[in-house]
Amino acid sequence: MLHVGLCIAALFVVSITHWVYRWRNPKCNGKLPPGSMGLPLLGETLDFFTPNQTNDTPFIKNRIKRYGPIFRTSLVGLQVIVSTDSELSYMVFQQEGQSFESWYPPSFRRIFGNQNISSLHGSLHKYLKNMVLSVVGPESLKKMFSEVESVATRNLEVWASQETVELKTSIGNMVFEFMGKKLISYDPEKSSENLRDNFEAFIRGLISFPLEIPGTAYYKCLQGRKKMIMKLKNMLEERRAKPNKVKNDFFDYVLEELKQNDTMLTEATALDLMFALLFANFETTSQAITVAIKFLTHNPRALKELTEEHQKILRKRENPKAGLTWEEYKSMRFTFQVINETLRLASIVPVLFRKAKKDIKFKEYTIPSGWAVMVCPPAVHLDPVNYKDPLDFNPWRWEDMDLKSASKTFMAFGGGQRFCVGADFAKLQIAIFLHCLVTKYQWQPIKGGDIVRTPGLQFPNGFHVRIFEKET
Ligand code: HEM
Repeated sequence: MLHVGLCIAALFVVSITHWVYRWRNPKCNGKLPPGSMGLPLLGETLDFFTPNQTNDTPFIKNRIKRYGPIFRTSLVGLQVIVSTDSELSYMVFQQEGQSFESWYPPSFRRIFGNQNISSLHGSLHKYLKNMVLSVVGPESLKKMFSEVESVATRNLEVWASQETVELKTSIGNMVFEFMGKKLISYDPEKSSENLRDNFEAFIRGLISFPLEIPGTAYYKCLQGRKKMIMKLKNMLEERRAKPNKVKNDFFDYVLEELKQNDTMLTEATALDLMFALLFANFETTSQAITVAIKFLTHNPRALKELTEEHQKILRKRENPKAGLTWEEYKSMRFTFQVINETLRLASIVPVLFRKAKKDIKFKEYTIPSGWAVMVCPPAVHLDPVNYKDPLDFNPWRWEDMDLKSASKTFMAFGGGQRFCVGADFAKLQIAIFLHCLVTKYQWQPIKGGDIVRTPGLQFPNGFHVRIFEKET
């Protein structure tokens, strides 16, 4: 009996040892990039999510030092190849649908839904992209131009009448209100609940340890999604029962599309898309504007040159009270340099995921089929080989550089087929807001403004400023 017990115990120890060995040394038909798979199951997850206050995340920086720009790790139970190499990252984007495909961990998919645009491929992905372009494509941008300006003007007037304003929240409300109006004719003043509250913990929860326990950011995120999808579903039902006479928002467009016999759209896909768009604009654009103001606060020379560019636009106008024109917008060269530099340094989207569809050889390494690939734009943006003194905010570095939105060394909006479909809309909102701000107002930081990364960018204590009108 004792022998049997000893045999079982020995077998157990051997199996566990073998399993741990396999965990640490995954199979690969070639040379796996160097790195550590960390502790069994947990991998290096805790280290990855440790908050830090620097722009260049220590998790990534330390591993680049140890292993080089391409390494392996394990995060939330996944086998991951991390790419901080600009060539490999660019190749991953360009090979979308061939060697790699857009793929996000199950914890992301639970938040964004199984039908979210990033998880769909082929013709359905193309179809959804075109739907989004109907809202934020070049033609729509020209039409919504003056609306963006009047929303910014109105909000700044209110903030200037207040003692202090917390920028991240206030800018978030402004951006959410605008997108909510476009998509679902949402008016926070007429609505019984604030829909934006459902996105409260999103940036914290989305890139956090996916523990579904009350109190965690991930749990709050899931609750926010549930409430938001329910609300969108009810609103869609109400609109179906009582259609608008004149079609004027995305809901109308979706309902028309759902009526077509040959449509690829389903209600679930439409709801996931609306949810993603409300989030995409609200979180990213408001972060970008807030960080831009923070960088400008600490860079008086950049603020001066930006202000001069916008004052020049006003001086050139026949009617100084007329709104911005498309030509004026396109002429804002230094403003676009400020935007690129802000997005480079802040890297608002810190990681992008893909899956290897087959074994892929890159340099001396093999990325095994089925592994996740995590592209890290901040590592590319903060590599001194790509940008001199990369931690400095220096909009002038873009003077002789191409300001196009994607390249091997600039991937704030991703690249390839999955390049951010809202990039031009985001830039337009940032540029118009900066125009309204610097031509009429000054600001003084009061408290907060500290940035923490988990690795998503956050302002844990907000960014409180006093805004006041310039003396003329
Ligand atoms: C500063 C603001 C923004 C930043 C930094 C940003 C960043 C990104 C990045 C990096 C991606 C690529 C994701 C990937 O490759 O997996 C992406 C995709 C996307 N973005 Fe943005 N974004 C911004 C604003 C917006 C806005 C305003 C919208 C909506 C109107 C939007 C809608 C989308 C959509 C729908 C996708 C998915 C594209 C696809 O899978 O084909 N984004 N964004």
